[in-house]
Amino acid sequence: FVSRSAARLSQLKQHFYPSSPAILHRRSISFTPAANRSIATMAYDKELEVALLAVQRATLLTKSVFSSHSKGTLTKSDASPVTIGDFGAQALIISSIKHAFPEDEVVGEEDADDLRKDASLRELVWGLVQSAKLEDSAAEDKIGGPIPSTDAMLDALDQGNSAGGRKGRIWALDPIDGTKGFLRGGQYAVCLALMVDGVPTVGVLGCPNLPIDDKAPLDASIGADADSGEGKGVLFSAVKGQGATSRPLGKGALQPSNPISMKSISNISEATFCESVESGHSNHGDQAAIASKLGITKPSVRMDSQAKYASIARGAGDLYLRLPFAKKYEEKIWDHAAGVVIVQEAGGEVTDAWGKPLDFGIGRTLKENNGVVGAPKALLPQVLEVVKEVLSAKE
Ligand SMILES: Nc1ncnc2c1ncn2[C@@H]1O[C@H](COP(=O)(O)OS(=O)(=O)O)[C@@H](OP(=O)(O)O)[C@H]1O
Ligand SMILES: [Mg+2]
Ligand SMILES: [Mg+2]
Ligand SMILES: [Mg+2]
Repeated sequence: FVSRSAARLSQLKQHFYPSSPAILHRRSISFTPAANRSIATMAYDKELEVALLAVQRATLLTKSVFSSHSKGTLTKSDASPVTIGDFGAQALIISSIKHAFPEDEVVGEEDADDLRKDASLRELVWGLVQSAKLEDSAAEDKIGGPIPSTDAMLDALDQGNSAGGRKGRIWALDPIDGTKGFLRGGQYAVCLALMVDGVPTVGVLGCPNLPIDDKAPLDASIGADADSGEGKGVLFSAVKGQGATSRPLGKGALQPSNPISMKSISNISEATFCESVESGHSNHGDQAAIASKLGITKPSVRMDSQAKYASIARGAGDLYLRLPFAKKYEEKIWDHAAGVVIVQEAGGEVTDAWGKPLDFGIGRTLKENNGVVGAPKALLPQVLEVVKEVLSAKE
């Protein structure tokens, strides 16, 4: 039977392409439809679309919380704030992921414990979740439409409980990164990344308070009182091997995207570096010492959240410095995964303060790393040399 089929195939080829062997070879590709399919569809295109729409819908929810009277703020056991915006955004995004990819796991920052205990808080979040809807029904359908009930909302929130790991597909989700920035009207980001075998592979950041214009200069006012008015609101994204993009944050179907890349600076002394607003989250003193050793004279740009990664990826800033205070603080994977793949795909690299690659495959935290440094690929060795000098001098 096999040799008969082979003979029949050869007859067919002869019939359709009797003359040139070159043409025969080229056209024979059409006998392998699987190969053609992989040319037509890019890897992870469904994951990217679902992540973009899910982050867009959740970002709209957070904006609605910001403009409402009460943000339902609670203080968590580590003394950090969480709001009804964080809970609502996490529930919506996990329900979108589980609709499209039911087998995938999620490492999410929040859980439903507080909402299960407090009926009025639960009702507030449920109201938000119900009214967060994309204005395009096809887009809304792709992320599963509305969450059907409060129980489904609580279950979705609790499905962010993956332990993480090095095998398979795991999403890292920070429903509001920079909650303090969110509360004070500064920068914050809705952050989602798909990790495949422990490697951030698809990343999306929703930054409602960053300027749409990739060329807009970064100034000190970016971190404070960045009202979400006209000309603001961006979705950044990247897929490993496919580059990074930005697009305006819309309310329905996805807007067209633009490619982004890091700025090429020839001399490190011209760099602008971005750091946290909160002085408890990174060591402003060490960062100033590093900048000065690099000959940097421009003041740092302080802003909350992964908006810093987005800003260096689009060339508005150049360096991300997050020097640790204490070796014992373990950075959370959801605070970095999306930003890291976006920076890498824009021509940058991110390591820890000692130059070690960030290891996203060992659980919910980057426990084998200490501090974070991001820079254009060509400049990273020079930056790391100075970072190590400053850190070693303290040991
Ligand atoms: N001690 C310490 N060291 C380092 N990082 C910490 C620390 N405490 C908290 N966090 C995490 O910081 C996240 C906020 O992001 P940034 O630090 O980049 O922004 S900023 O400090 O608010 O300016 C913040 O994320 P969200 O909780 O999502 O806002 C925290 O996960
Ligand atoms: Mg938090
Ligand atoms: Mg965070
Ligand atoms: Mg958060």
